[in-house]
Amino acid sequence: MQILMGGKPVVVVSDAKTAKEILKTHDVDFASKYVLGFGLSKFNIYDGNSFINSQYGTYWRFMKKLCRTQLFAGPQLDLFIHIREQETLKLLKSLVERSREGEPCDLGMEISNLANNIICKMTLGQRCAEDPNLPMKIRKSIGAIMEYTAKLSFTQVFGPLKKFDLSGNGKKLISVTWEFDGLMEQLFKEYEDSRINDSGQEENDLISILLETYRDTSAELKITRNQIKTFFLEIFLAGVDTTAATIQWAIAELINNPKILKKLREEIDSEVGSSRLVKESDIQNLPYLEAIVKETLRKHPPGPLLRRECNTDTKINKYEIETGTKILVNAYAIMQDPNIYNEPDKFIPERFLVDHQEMDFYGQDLHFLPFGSGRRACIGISHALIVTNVTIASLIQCFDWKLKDGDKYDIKLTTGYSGAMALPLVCYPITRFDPFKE
Ligand code: HEM
Repeated sequence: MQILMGGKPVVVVSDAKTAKEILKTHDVDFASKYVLGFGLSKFNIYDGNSFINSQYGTYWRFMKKLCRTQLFAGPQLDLFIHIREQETLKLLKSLVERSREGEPCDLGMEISNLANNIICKMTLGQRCAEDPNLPMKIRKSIGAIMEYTAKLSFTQVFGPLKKFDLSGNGKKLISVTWEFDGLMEQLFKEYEDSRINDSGQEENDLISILLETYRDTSAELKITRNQIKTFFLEIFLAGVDTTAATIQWAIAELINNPKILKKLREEIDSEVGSSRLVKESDIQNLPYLEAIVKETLRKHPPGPLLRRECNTDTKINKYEIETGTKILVNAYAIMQDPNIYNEPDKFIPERFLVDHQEMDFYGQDLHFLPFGSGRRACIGISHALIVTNVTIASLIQCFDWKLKDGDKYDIKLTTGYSGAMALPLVCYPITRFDPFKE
């Protein structure tokens, strides 16, 4: 199918067979990104520095290798286990208190803070310990950038008048991005000063690795300060709300499906027992939890559209595809295909234990691709899965959940293409296992 977006033709792929041609067989020919710009670039002070939106070339390959071998490699993620544990305990503690006081909580907000704090501490390490308000400062700053980008994208579809920025959102976007830039420069300076003072403490956070790479005169590629700032921004944009949304949808579906919740709790109780909190090393022994996470991502993928641009003339299914052709792979439609998934609109985790056991999270089978597939697939899969699994397991192990309004969560989506929840997930936590009790 072909549609027009911003006046330009875009090919939309909604079947797994053609998706396989693009994301697997001809992966390298389609490894560039189709950028949904709507003319936003003149309001983007970091224009041309993106990793997520970069074309398939030297910069993307360099950063992808850095992500795979260092930034998001298994040993590096292992170093952050204490951060994930601390943040999970902080969330549970606040929920136990809420339960004691009989107060409801906006669970979505709590989970977003958890996802944000973890990524913030992984990226900025020591600086977060020195300034406990830093994660919230960063979240607010990035939130403002997201808000004006969304407002601007909306007004940009109105045609020629867009260049006058009548709404003023373009100017505001530039201003909030400069504020973010100032925050970044201050952090870079603190890092550089601490290097000069040499506190003797080895830094292993992600910003240190990036700044070391920036200084490394023998590196294969000289990355710039603006590329680091943009990468940092994009890690938050790509990693926080996606992870938080997956956890929220899973909890909402479990509240709406008490039999599934009960079965998961039985699995956790039988594997972990009733005297300690579930931990990361338990996850590999919780197959029903894994099936629930898969079913959540199938039904509510936070990245429903995969963007690609053809970077060489090629042929797919007998059709000639020209260089520069823009493609959207509709992962959502593929994961709703009734020929593959029986009753696709229902939440049935068992399907991943019986019919689709072989489907992994890495997009090998093109019928299940919540993290995309091929070269441009998500770089944060391992991190996202650890946080998602442990958080869902501990929320179900420690609490019963009662919605503030009604017995069932109303599964409505916001407008736009992110598949986010329209209504806040407000509920009462009722403690069943208190991990802080002596
Ligand atoms: C449940 C959580 C997440 C989901 C469902 C998700 C999903 C996705 C999807 C669908 C894509 C596009 C893949 C493609 O086009 O083939 C993507 C790309 C990306 N994701 Fe994630 N993501 C999640 C978490 C994260 C996290 C935690 C991080 C980093 C900390 C991250 C960083 C990225 C980056 C940098 C890209 C761009 C990769 C590239 O262009 O080469 N994501 N993600």
